[in-house]
Amino acid sequence: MSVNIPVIDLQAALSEDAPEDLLATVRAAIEQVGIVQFVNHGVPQQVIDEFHQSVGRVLALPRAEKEKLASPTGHPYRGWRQWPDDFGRLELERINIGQYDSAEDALAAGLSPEHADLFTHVNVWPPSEPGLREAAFRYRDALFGVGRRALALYARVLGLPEDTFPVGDDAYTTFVVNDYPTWTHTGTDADTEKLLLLEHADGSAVTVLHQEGDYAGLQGQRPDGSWQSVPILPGALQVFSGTLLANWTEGRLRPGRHRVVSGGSVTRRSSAVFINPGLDTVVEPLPPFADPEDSDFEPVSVWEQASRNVEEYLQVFGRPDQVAAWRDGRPYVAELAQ
Ligand SMILES: O=C(O)CCC(=O)C(=O)O
Ligand SMILES: [Fe+2]
Repeated sequence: MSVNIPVIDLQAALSEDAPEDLLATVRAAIEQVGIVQFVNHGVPQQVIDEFHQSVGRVLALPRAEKEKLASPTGHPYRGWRQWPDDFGRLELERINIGQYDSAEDALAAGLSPEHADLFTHVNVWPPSEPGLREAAFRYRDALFGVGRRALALYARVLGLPEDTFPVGDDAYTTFVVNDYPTWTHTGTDADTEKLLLLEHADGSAVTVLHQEGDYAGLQGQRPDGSWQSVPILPGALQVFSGTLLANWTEGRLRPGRHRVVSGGSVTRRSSAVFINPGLDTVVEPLPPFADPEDSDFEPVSVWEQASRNVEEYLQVFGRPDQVAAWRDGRPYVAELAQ
């Protein structure tokens, strides 16, 4: 069977009389590619649109205004940030939103003081867009619900109880908006071959993504290594399996490897909610999948992964002035070439 990234009606697939061939299509996709597009997923279009319109107004602000939305402590996963390439050309602009606005909010939500410390790096909300916070959290929560239903479906297509993958109300989530610029610089023969986001698999259990724009810049990798574009279907949500899901299933479910290529003269936006089990969880192969004699998977502590990710990111990608800003706990705004 040729493997594709299928478009699946989530409600139909979760219904009691879901056709076997629909379930088989999901099973093939998650075993071989790790990416599924869902329609009829239950998230009202209005929730999606209100969030995108609001965040779109923020991204359209003058750069001098957006600079004020950089993380006050230089945290790479909070607030507004631009990513230049090695030549100072803008590749990606991001708005990162933490699960809680502050350590106080995290404590109030029941996190331990140690875990709440992650949120001493506060969220930054633009004063000119007072509705963004509520629209963003409503949208994030709706996408989280889709991620949980996708996990229930994945368990079902494997013949297992729907609560097999333990992502509960204590889940740890992160949330990002990616805005990709046009890419019309000379020097590459094909603009569309400029990679704006390098090939990777997410470190989550699952990631729920939404893409806006006119070109299919997102690509998923097939088992033979080739790349397939993920077409933009208005209103659809994409679910990527992450490395934690691969670990839980002892590799039976493949993490969805993906990347983003430029559309040349067209901008593109995506938003992603990364879903992990609770910070107390240690992820290791679950009994239905585990091979205790010979496991290829080391246990992963969600807390260690979450608390190390800034250092690990900066070690690989950090620019010297960015690392310095983080060490000093002050905002970082990347220099762009003129
Ligand atoms: O922009 C996209 O479609 C993908 C974004 C992504 O892979 C990520 O933020 O991890
Ligand atoms: Fe990703």
